[in-house]
Amino acid sequence: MGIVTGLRLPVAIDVDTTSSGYVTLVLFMTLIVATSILGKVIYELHFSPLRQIPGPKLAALSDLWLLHKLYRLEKCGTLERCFAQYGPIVRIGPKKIALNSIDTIKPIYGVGTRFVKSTWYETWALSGRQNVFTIIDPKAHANRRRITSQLMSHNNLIKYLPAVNHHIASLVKLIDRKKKLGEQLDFLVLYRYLALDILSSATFGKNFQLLESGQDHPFSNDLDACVAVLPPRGYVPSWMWVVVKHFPSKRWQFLLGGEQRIFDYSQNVVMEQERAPLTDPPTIIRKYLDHREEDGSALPNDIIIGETANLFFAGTDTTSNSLSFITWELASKPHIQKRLFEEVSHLAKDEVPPLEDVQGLQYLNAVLKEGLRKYAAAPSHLERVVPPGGARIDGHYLPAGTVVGVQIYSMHRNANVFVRPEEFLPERWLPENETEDMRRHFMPFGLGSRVCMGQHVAMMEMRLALVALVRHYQLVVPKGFDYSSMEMKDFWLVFPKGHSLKLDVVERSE
Ligand code: HEM
Repeated sequence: MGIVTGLRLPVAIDVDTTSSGYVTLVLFMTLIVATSILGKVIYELHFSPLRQIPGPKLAALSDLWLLHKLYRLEKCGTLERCFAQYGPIVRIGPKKIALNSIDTIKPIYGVGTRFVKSTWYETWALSGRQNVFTIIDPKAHANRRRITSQLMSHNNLIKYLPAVNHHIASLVKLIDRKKKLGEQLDFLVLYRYLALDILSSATFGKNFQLLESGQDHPFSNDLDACVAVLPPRGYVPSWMWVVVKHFPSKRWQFLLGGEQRIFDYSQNVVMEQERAPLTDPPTIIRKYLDHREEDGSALPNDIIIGETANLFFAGTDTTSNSLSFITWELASKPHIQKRLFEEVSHLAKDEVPPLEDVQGLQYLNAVLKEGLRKYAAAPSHLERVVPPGGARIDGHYLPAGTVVGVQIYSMHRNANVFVRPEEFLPERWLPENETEDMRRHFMPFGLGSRVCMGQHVAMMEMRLALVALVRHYQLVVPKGFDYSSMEMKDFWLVFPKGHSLKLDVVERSE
């Protein structure tokens, strides 16, 4: 067997390129890979500081376990089953822990906590421009949050109420039009139009007119593209993403391009707004443009673009999917719909009622809360990182850098707090039934210093839309409806398995 000097490596090593030489090389490489895998298995299961924490063995070995559940659109349900099997603290990755214990909320999410968001959030930053949702550093976040919170305050929001009312009236007109034409009503689509028309008018000063035209806008397709790409990008190991992102499929490459198209569109609007006359109320972009930091400097345009795009990411499907699931519950449970109608029947039918008149409606609020409990739009384990020095959580020591998260989905399904948690029972939220424990476990908008900034917008939109809908129509589940299509799936946000909600409506007579 001759030794052939083949490939010349920087260090002078003679490589045997005969077939038996290749076999030896392959065996050698296999041995190295097998030894590393074995080493990893032994380390994660027997030596890792997290080895005592129960959970699926595969999860302890690789983040691919969690990724697989995400791709099967059943991460929340899987973690819920893990809690039932292993208890309130479960290891869901080599360095990841999911929690289902109310006592862990305050130390992890409470105001002033040292647990910061995980780097997963950064992947939501539009083309790398970090925004109030994605910024990790607490000081930088507090500064950015201050700017956006002025825009999202109740006093500022009511200035946009006439526009919201206009869009809700357009929703009713579109339903009437479609009904006359005998077209199917897909409430998932209709509510998405509503959310986008409201956001586009308030943010860009450009009504996308989806409800007027009954048609999609390229921006909404690009939002879909981002929602398909960004959450997994945060879970896939970076080396794998480099490969995945070059996958040669036209559809995939189109989805990847959504981020840049949203950036370009928003950039044009920012440039237009710089020159446009001031409106009353000013657009949200204009408010960002006019903002001055303490040192007198303006926000760079790309930061403004990132912030406004984030409002669309955070405020579109969250609100429209929540409304869809609630509408589904009303349609499929006529006794709940009837009780809600009785509460709102005194309100004028042909005009959207003043906000004050709907805010205090007890049954409406109970329906909304129950919808947000059962179908919390972002019900995931909200990832935070254990600070330097480590932390003791639920009796376990967790080293610095461990990623921990309380799963909202499971908090909302605690059977000791919410009796028959899988049932939609608005009555549980009526003042005579609601308990302090329920309030503590109810967290559809997140918690603490990172709590949702759009909750007042979302509540305003959902209240007014539901009142208008129930006031005008009786919602009916069509014959032959596939009930399984409404099974809840999750991919960071929740949505119905069938990706649609096609209902009939019967116009109310007076
Ligand atoms: C039913 C509707 C909504 C639900 C259930 C919801 C839920 C949430 C949740 C759970 C978080 C916290 C995420 C975390 O801590 O990891 C969050 C954050 C946020 N949401 Fe919402 N959201 C809704 C609507 C909206 C709307 C309409 C907007 C704006 C137009 C909005 C803007 C934001 C922003 C800016 C943050 C980041 C806050 C921060 O990190 O400081 N959301 N939302």
